[in-house]
Amino acid sequence: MTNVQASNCPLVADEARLSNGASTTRCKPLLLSPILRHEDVGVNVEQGMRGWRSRTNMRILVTGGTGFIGSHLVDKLMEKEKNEVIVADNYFTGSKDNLKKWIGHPRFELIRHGIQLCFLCPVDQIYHLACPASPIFYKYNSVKTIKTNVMGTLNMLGLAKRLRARILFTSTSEVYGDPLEHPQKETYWGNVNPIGVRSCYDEGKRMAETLMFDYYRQYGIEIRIATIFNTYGQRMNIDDGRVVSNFIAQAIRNEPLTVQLPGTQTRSFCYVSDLVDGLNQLMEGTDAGPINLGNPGEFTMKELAKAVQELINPEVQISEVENTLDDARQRKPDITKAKEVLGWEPKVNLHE
Ligand SMILES: NC(=O)c1ccc[n+]([C@@H]2O[C@H](COP(=O)([O-])OP(=O)(O)OC[C@H]3O[C@@H](n4cnc5c(N)ncnc54)[C@H](O)[C@@H]3O)[C@@H](O)[C@H]2O)c1
Ligand SMILES: O=c1ccn([C@@H]2O[C@H](COP(=O)(O)OP(=O)(O)O[C@H]3OC[C@@H](O)[C@H](O)[C@H]3O)[C@@H](O)[C@H]2O)c(=O)[nH]1
Repeated sequence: MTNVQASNCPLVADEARLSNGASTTRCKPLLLSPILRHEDVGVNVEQGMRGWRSRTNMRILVTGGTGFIGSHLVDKLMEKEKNEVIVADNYFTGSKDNLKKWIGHPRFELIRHGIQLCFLCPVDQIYHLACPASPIFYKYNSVKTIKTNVMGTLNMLGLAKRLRARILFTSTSEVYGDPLEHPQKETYWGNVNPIGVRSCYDEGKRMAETLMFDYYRQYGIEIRIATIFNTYGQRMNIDDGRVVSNFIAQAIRNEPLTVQLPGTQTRSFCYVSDLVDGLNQLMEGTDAGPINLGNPGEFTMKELAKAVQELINPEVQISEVENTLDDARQRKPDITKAKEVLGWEPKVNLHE
């Protein structure tokens, strides 16, 4: 068997093509394919892989890394000199601007890629975040949202299986649906409408969780699942549609704060720096999850509107508007498991 030549090895060739924001990788079914044996293609893949594995750096893929949470996660990962970070994103709700300080950095690469399509790139860890998160954006093209959640997660799990990489999936409190248990523990299976307008997202995420656990049971892939509750902070799109950014943008523009009826529905809001710490601790820990990551402070939407009014614009009006279908009436994480298993709890409260 001949040794692998850098230019002949699909992995290395793919890697060489990556440049900042410039190229898209294509699937190379050749490598590690169960049908073709390595000898058949004259490549000593194991030796090539050993060379790659002998690096001291940790190579980390972040899907959805130009988005709100993803870009803060990239900032945190880039702080560590041993980390190389690769972001794959189709820019649907994300923006290169969120990562502009890293573009051109020798340890950073940005690739325009929709993860519902096959993706191959040598990495040690995968933070799989890609998916529009705001209801108005995930409902906009619901079929694409399902493809992103299901096919995208399958593609990322396939990559993790080939490379024996650890993979973390960002699930959501929406998997609990309109919860009949309050606060929500990880053991709660949820109350979800499987055919509703939000199903592309909540059922998509539930299917992705199923895939994660099947790959874990069947192939021994190292998985991590974070159940994220409503998160807010810098770099949310001003027109993102989620409630915190909506109210703040409305208060600044002196437009009425649009409380959707009945206004007594509750949410628990986590600041993004806390959330990103939790994701990182989950990835580096030993528990597969799912683990709730959120701030247990619970507020009605009327209370949130009043807080924004007091803090930003005491003159602004608060108006009541129609709600959308299947809006959960209450949401609050039980974070006992995160405290016990990760030693994690949020530090920033909503008023701060
Ligand atoms: N922010 C929250 O409150 C919250 C709560 C629960 C779960 N989550 C999950 O966390 C993750 C990040 O959320 P966010 O708030 O940063 O959302 P976001 O919309 O700001 O970011 C999502 C990113 O994924 C990218 N993306 C979407 N579809 C893609 C595709 N097919 N291929 C490649 N990239 C794609 C977008 O362009 C964007 O950069 C999502 O998976 C979301 O479901 C977020
Ligand atoms: O202008 C608005 C927007 C929203 N709302 C209300 O605020 C609450 C929160 O709505 P958001 O759109 O911010 O978020 P949701 O809780 O519906 O979904 C969120 O939760 C979990 C994550 O996975 C999703 O990514 C995230 O969007 C809802 O009860 C909604 O009715 C308003 O009262 N006014």
